[in-house]
Amino acid sequence: MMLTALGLMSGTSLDGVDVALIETDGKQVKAFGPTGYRPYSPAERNLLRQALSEAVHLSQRDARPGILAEAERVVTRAHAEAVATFVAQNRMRPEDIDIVGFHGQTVLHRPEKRLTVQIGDGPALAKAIHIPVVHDFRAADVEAGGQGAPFVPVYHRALANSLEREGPIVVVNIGGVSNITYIDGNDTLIACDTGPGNALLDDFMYRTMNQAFDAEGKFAALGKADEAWIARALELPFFAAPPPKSLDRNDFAALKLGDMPPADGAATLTAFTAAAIARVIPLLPRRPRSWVVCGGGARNLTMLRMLRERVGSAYVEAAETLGWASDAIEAQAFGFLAARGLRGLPLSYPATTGVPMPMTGGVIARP
Ligand SMILES: Nc1ncnc2c1ncn2[C@@H]1O[C@H](COP(=O)(O)OP(=O)(O)OP(=O)(O)O)[C@@H](O)[C@H]1O
Ligand SMILES: CC(=O)N[C@H]1[C@@H]2OC[C@@H](O2)[C@@H](O)[C@@H]1O[C@H](C)C(=O)O
Repeated sequence: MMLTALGLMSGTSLDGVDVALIETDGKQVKAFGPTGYRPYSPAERNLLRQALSEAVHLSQRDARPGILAEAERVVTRAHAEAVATFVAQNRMRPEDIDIVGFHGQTVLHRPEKRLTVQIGDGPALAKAIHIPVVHDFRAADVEAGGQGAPFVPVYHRALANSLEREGPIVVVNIGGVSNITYIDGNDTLIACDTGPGNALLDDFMYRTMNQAFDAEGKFAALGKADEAWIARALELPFFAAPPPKSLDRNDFAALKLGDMPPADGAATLTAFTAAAIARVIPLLPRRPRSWVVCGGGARNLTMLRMLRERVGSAYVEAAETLGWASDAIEAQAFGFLAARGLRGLPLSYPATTGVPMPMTGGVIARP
């Protein structure tokens, strides 16, 4: 049976809530519906940044000390507003939507301690929007010893199934952190985080240029990357470790650039993201022939150029050019995962998160 599933994603870039509707049975996507976006205000974004700093002290996933309780209320309210606006704009009623997939906002990710924390109150959201909500997608996986991320690979596979491209295909998401899904025919699905996405670059642009991000990569295009710095950074043990593996948004925040002009700094961090993505190639069973790039980083033309330079003769294209709604993919994925969770289908696998066996997940909250 097909479900009308609404996915809600608030990613590590802390920019806002992405909303996307799909028709799915949890295996295939029958139709793509409209999408929406509810940005965080500067004050909300600041609060989330503080919540991330405070969350480093957490040792329990449901504890909300200090500012985290307020941050959770803000996240829940922003999602409720995002759904209300989406429903009104598309002239829908809550009963037209069968299920909502609510990722929440990750504030801490420490899989080695079996701890991953997403704030956002599922039961409160279900009551506010009058629609059943599946939430807490990552909990069961980390509890079972998995990485708890990435979770979009099953959705990337569903999208790639109808793609006529030479395999192996890699779908790369360049969000705050970058992650890849490696697809080789029907049987091979491998995934991992690869390293930084835009988070280091965004933080740098904010500090040095008072800008939220490097639009289209124009600033980095003016600079020269410090290849020696990148080579040293890539010596961190994370990059040589085989998949599956995952990261916290701030895992590389301690890396400091040397003294260099700001444009060179932006070029270096952009090239570092591209080089870290390409560093996964020798860790995969076969060399990928086709790369599909999604997430906000796909709009960064310097990032795309630098990735092309590092993947040899493979074909690199932005997801948007394939007709995929690049910015909505993660939201669509959490609608898809909600449908899978309802059906008891696996959300994660040994080769995507390192969980001992294929694992379903998500917790349902009814209005
Ligand atoms: N026009 C643009 N030019 C360059 N970069 C852009 C552009 N638009 C967005 N970005 C980058 O993409 C980022 C947002 O990406 P995205 O929405 O995919 O992240 P996210 O979903 O929050 O993160 P994650 O996938 O890690 O959870 C912005 O912070 C910015 O760095
Ligand atoms: C713990 C967490 O929220 N991780 C995010 C983050 O952002 C990108 C990358 O790191 C990915 O592993 C994951 O998000 C996507 C949606 C995922 O689970 O596939």
